[in-house]
This record gives sequence, C-alpha cells and structure tokens, in this order.
Amino acid sequence: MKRQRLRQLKTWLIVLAGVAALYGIALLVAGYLARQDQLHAIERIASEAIDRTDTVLNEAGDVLHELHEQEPKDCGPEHIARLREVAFESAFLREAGFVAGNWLLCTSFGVVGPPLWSGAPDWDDSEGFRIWFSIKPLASPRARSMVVQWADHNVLLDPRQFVDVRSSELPAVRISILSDQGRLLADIQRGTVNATDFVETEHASERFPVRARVSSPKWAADALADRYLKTQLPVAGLLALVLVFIAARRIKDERKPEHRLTRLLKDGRIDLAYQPIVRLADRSWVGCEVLARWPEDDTPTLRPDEFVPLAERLGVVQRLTDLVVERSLRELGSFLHRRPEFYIALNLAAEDLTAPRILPILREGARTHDLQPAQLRVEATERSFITPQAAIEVIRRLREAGHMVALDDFGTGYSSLGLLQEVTLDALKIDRMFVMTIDSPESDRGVISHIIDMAHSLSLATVAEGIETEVQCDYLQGRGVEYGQGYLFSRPLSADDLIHKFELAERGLSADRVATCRIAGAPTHKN
Ligand SMILES: Nc1nc2c(ncn2[C@@H]2O[C@@H]3COP(=O)(O)O[C@H]4[C@@H](O)[C@H](n5cnc6c(=O)[nH]c(N)nc65)O[C@@H]4COP(=O)(O)O[C@H]3[C@H]2O)c(=O)[nH]1
Repeated sequence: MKRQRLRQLKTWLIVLAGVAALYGIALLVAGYLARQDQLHAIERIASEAIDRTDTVLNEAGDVLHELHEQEPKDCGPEHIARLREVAFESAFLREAGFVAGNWLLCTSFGVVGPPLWSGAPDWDDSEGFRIWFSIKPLASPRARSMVVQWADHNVLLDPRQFVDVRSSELPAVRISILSDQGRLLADIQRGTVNATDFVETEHASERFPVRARVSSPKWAADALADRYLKTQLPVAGLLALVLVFIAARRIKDERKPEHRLTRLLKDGRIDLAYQPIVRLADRSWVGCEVLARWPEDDTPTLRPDEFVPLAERLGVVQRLTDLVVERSLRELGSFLHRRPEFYIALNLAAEDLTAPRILPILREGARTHDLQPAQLRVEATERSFITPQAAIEVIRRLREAGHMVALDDFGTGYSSLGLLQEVTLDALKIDRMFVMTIDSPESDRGVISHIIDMAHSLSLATVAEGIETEVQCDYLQGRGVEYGQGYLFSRPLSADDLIHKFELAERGLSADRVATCRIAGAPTHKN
C-alpha cells in the first residue's frame, strides 16, 4: 500500500511538474515572442524614421534645384514671393532663403539687411549640398532649425518632423535623430522610458550625415507578452487538464489487479511461503512446497488462487515461475546444500510444460547452489496438460534429469485417469477436498480410498494435502499414505522460520510450536 501510495504520489508530482512546466513554457514562449516583437518594433521605427529623414532631405534638395532654375534671383518682390510660396506649399519647410556663398541675402520674410554670415557648414558633399544642423532662424530664434543649402538657395527644416513616425504598440519608446557626429537633432519619447535596461537599435542614412536611434526599456516587452499569454495560457490549461486526466486514468488503471500483478512481476516483488511436507510415519520434515505470496505491503493483497490464474490469463506466469525458482533458491539454497535429504517442491503452470524451458533453469539453479537435482521437485496440475504431448515430453525430460514430478490436485479435473496412464510420474498429491471427506461418514470416503488404491497400484508415492486433524492423519497413515502437509503439522512459513524451526528440532530443542517437527532420518523428539 505504501509503495502504491508512493507511486501515486510520484505520478501526481510528475503531473504537478508537468503542469508547472507547461505554464513555465507558456510564460517563456510568450516572453520570447514579446521580446522578438519589441526588437522588430524598434527596427521598424528606426527604419521609418531614417526613411522619413531621407525623404524630407531629398525633397528639400528638389526644392533647392527648382529655386535655382527660376529667375529672377534678385531678392526683388517676385523672388521673395516665390520663396514665400515654396515655404508655404511645402509641408516640410519652414523658410527658404537666397544666398551668395555663405551669406544670406533674403528669405521668404524679406531682404536681410545687412546680409547674414552663416559660418562654415557642419557637412557638405561633392554635389555642393551643405547642411547646418542647428541654426537660429531669424523669424523664430528659439526654434532651432536645420539648414540645407545647394547652389544659391537654402531651406530651413524642423528636425522634429524626422521623428514623426507611425506610433507603435510599444508602451515606452524613445526615437532620436542624431548627426553623424552624435549631436542630438530631434528626440521624441512615448511612455515612461526611465529604466536602465534597454534594447536599442540605430539606422544610418546612406546619403545624409544622420542616423536614427530607437530604444525601448526591456520591461515594455512584458506588456506585449500579455497578448500572447491570453492565448497561450488557456492552451496550457487545456494541456494540463489532459495531463491530469491521463494521470487519473493511470492511477485508476494501476489499481486494477492485472496492472498490479504485472508491475509486481516486473519489479520481482513476489514473496514466498514454504509449507513443510512431512513423513506421516514419524512426522519428520522431508521437504516443503514453495507457495507464492502477494507482498504484504501492496494492499489489498490477492490470494495465490486469484493471482496465479490471472498471471496465466495475462501470459506472464512463466515470469512468476522464474521468480519463484530464483527467490526460493536464494532463500533456501545454502540450507538445501547443507541438507541434501531435504527438497523443495515447485508449482509449475501449464505454460511451463509447453516447452522444456524450465529444464535449464532448474539445472542452473542446482549447479549454482551445488544441489542434487532430486532436491528440486516439481508439481504439475491436471490443468497443466493443455498440450498433453508437450507436457508429457517435458515431464519425461525432468525425470530423466533427476527431478521428481508429482501430480497436484489429483481428481479435481476430468482427465485424471486417462492422464495417469499416459504419463510416468513419481508422486500423486491428494487434494484437500478429498482429505476433508475423511471426517465425513464412511460412505463419503469412497473417492479418497480409490485414489489411494490407484496410486499404490501405479507405484506412486502419495502426499495428502490440507491435513488439519489427527483423525485425517491417522486415517491416511492407516491407508498407507506416506507423506502429508497441512495445518496440523505447520502452516506455510517464511524461509527464516522454516530453517529456524527445522534446526531447533534437529538440536532437540523443539518448542511447543515445533512439536510435530522431526528431522527426516533423525531420532524423533516428542514433547
Ligand atoms: N485450508 C487449508 N489449506 C491448506 C492447508 N495446508 C495447506 N493449505 C493450502 O493449500 C494450498 C496448497 O497448494 P496447492 O494445492 O499447490 O495450490 C496452490 C497452487 O496451485 C497455486 N500456487 C501457489 N503458489 C504457486 C506458484 O508459485 N506457482 C504456481 N504455478 N501456482 C502456485 O495456488 C494454490 C493455492 O495456494 P495457497 O493459497 O498457498 O494454498 C496452499 C496452502 O496454503 C490446510 O491444512 N488447510
């Protein structure tokens, strides 16, 4: 029971770990996808910002080309009006001006008097493009502007429009436009960007000396993760439910006897009990029958007449036989070696007699523990003869190898008599149901009497099972039955108890409980 509970606990712990893992994976995946989204978002924003910057600067170039083409260029009313028109029509330009070298002569607001020196440009290129990143316009000195000049005209731009890009799903982001020297030209911030941990990207213009830098605090990804969690958590929940369902089914299945038996056999956890077989004449212990037992710590326990047929039905009875042989020799091997006159009787199932598989197992067991083959006896029931010819052959070879063979539960099946004619055996075990009839009126003892006669006529040794009373014992002994087993002599014992009681009796220290135990061939001790 304890083991079963532990297994159930283990299963539930695995389920718990599985559910936690599912939720953990959902969180991790959502976090990963959100971080990817955040990276894609800042890349997109940076790309859009630099595209927009390029577009504005290219458009300024187009305007400057147009202004250069047109006449008059004399700061007269027509010229000023054209400058004003250009500034008015363009969504990007604040002001347009006419220059001679780096001297500003007039703007869309009128003639500049005296001409204004703009200083050296911050950048120029081979095509004559010049840029001043931060100039105070005459009309609005506080709104610092960017001046782009080509040939004989210049235009004023507000760099803030470079960062006027599509808003993103990011709850916090900072977009900056910088000159190639790192001077901040424009900056916009959405949400609270007050974290120390950022993800950041920069895109530079291929033509102009500007770059866009976009950064977003790492925590902003959490807001995006929520979106994924909304879909992933229900899926994880569903999978968790499936896990719990499977575990509950498994636990329920594990309670079924067939699963429990299969597991016990797989784990090699079958216990054994040994019931002494006595010589009725002096009640000495000559051997013992090996009886399989369901382990006590695996409740509810099943009786052998429940789990042995079940093992047969499940096709795992050979595993049971192997375990019984292996364990009985492990427990009693050295005892048997010290007592070559003592034997163990192993129950064989029908399947064990369909092929000679058992022979090398017994041979190996006897060899390992240095035992006589006669110390390893086998008991076959009538039911074992499902493939009679194969069973007869296996029994022949067992006997040839020195193992004595007894027919168990004789008389309880239908083929008893026919079977006895076909197969050569060493002993016949008289079933408990016939032994019980001894206590009945004389007329009911007919069958047992016939069985005993028949065994004698076939020169078979006889072992009566289930002897519980002195009356039964006396009757059987009187009828010439040589051996018996039953509660009258001893209940099935553990290996240690069997050895202990045997040795006590041998040393003449027999206590009340071993009063009926005498050692084969040794003087009898009676209390
Ligand atoms: N009422 C009563 N019962 C007594 C008395 N003396 C012995 N018994 C019981 O009678 C059964 C004798 O074993 P079985 O006829 O071979 O019958 C066995 C045997 O056919 C089968 N079995 C047990 N162990 C194995 C095994 O390892 N392999 C196979 N194939 N069958 C096994 O299970 C059957 C039942 O075994 P158990 O329950 O251990 O029951 C045992 C034993 O405990 C008594 O005085 N009174």
